[in-house]
Amino acid sequence: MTTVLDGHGLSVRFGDLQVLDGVDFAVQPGEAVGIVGPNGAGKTTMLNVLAGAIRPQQGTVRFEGRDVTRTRPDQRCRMGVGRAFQVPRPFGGMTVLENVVVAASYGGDLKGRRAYARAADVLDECGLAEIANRRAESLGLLHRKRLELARCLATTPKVVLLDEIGAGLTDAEAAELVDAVRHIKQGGTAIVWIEHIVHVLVQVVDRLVCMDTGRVIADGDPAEVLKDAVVIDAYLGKATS
Ligand SMILES: Nc1ncnc2c1ncn2[C@@H]1O[C@H](COP(=O)(O)OP(=O)(O)OP(=O)(O)O)[C@@H](O)[C@H]1O
Repeated sequence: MTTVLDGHGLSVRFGDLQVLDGVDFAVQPGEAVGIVGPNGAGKTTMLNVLAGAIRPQQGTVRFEGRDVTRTRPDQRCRMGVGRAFQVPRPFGGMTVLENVVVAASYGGDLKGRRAYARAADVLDECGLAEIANRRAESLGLLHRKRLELARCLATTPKVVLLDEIGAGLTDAEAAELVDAVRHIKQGGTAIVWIEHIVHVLVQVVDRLVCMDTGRVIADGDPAEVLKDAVVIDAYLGKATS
């Protein structure tokens, strides 16, 4: 089984600030990995490096064994690296369906009817079919988050990178989101999910990674990681869950 996405020796520095310091990370096909850690630990930067939005000063990123360190984010997207952001920014002036068709066309490289068919499937999957013709800017937060997931899934990813998609949701809404992410996992897509709401995260992930000051300080079974004294000291004392 080929590792779907991995980074080796990733280092990123912004000026004097060492944000990633030789990080190794890998996700296997179908695996769901959660990433936690205090503010400023480097979690989003690592996701940016995996997605291609930031090029590391050192280290390599591979997708299905192929070196993509210098591959642009849009090219990685078409290869199968999907991404959903904390703050959804759908195209205003377009419907929910049109937003997802754009993702299927440009991110998923599907043409014409195939893009519409993919979009229709994804809208069903994400519980958005009934509001397919609503303008994206009229949606409430949960529906926006669902649309963000739908746009990501429309690209037919092999791995999805989720950055704090639960932020701002009520407990009931977060539970709905967990169902949606679980559904993605059941479809066989690998997941890398940064989330501060730890009790939400552990409902889905197979493995938990904790980062602090640009390094991985724990990596393993979620229950074990959450009991780790180093993790408690660096992060859980401050967790918002
Ligand atoms: N483009 C940038 N230029 C300069 N500094 C940056 C840049 N991007 C991130 N940083 C800094 O790098 C550090 C790590 O940021 P990053 O967003 O990766 O952390 P994080 O673990 O995702 O934090 P949070 O949980 O708050 O989202 C922070 O100190 C941040 O201010």
